[in-house]
Amino acid sequence: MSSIELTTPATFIPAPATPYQGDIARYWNEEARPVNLRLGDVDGLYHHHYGIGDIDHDALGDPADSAYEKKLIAELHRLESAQTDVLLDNLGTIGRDDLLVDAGCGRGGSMVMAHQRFGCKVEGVTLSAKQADFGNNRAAELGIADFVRSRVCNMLDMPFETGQAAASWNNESSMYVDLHDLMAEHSRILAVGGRYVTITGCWNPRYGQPSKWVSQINAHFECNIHSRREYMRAMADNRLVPQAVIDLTPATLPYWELRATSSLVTGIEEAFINSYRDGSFQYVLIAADRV
Ligand SMILES: C[S@@+](CC[C@H](N)C(=O)[O-])C[C@H]1O[C@@H](n2cnc3c(N)ncnc32)[C@H](O)[C@@H]1O
Ligand SMILES: CC(C)=CCC/C(C)=C/COP(=O)(O)OP(=O)(O)O
Ligand SMILES: [Mg+2]
Repeated sequence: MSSIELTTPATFIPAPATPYQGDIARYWNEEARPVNLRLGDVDGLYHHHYGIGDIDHDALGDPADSAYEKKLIAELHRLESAQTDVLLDNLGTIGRDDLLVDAGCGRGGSMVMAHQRFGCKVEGVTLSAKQADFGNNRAAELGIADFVRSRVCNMLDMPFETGQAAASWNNESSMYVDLHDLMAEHSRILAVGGRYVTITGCWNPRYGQPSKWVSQINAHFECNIHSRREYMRAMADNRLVPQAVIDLTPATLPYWELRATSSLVTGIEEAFINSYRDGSFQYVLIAADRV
């Protein structure tokens, strides 16, 4: 099997496409929240997304126990990796010779899991040089640098040929870009018959407009959460036909309720919990066929 061709050196850092992207690059270059690093330290998979699934209360044990906090961190991390597993479950059949693309790849945890499951190459793009270096260092430590590579690059202008990718995804990264531009770029890089998957938080058109909690999340992360309707429209306009739309809101609430009790809270927990509960915000997976 051939290794990734280094046509663009991983160290090349392009100028940000817009001042906003410069701000986002800076945000992620400076990010070092314990809620992300301590969870990643559990097994070396570093995520910047949230968790899904039921809490394993037996594994957590007694809150009065001195080992409880460590168990809580491991449990939150297990739920975040379970989220990636569900995303990967929706990629369809992937072979060892296929190329997968992680758009907005963070520190690369999902990319490592994808390679471990499918044995194929996984290319990621992030605006943050620190994240790309982190992901590439982890891949080197794991001996999979020939298969898993992160680059500093705008996901609206990715360094892949037309039709090159068997599947691509955004895991909690689509709220930083215009959705029509994003879906057009995924549609370009995907082979006909390929699969696009996003897991995202979106505001619910049935609520009316973005709630104050959604506005609080936007301000906290400097992002721009889209509505569920916008996702459908942007996909439909770009030859991406939804194959599955899964409302993960009930599955992510236990993660947030558990996280709110931990010492690693960041202050955004209340906004997620309240907006999921009042129906103004939804956590969804959308898998679409490139037709
Ligand atoms: C919340 S993190 C998600 C990281 C990763 N997908 C995960 O699940 O761990 C958002 C990511 O989107 C990336 N991002 C935001 N806008 C981007 C853009 N225009 N091009 C490439 N990456 C972008 C950020 O650099 C960051 O890595
Ligand atoms: C679902 C939505 C709206 C997500 C917004 C994007 C985002 C910042 C995700 C989590 O990143 P993180 O893991 O760095 O955040 P935290 O530090 O809160 O765990
Ligand atoms: Mg996190």
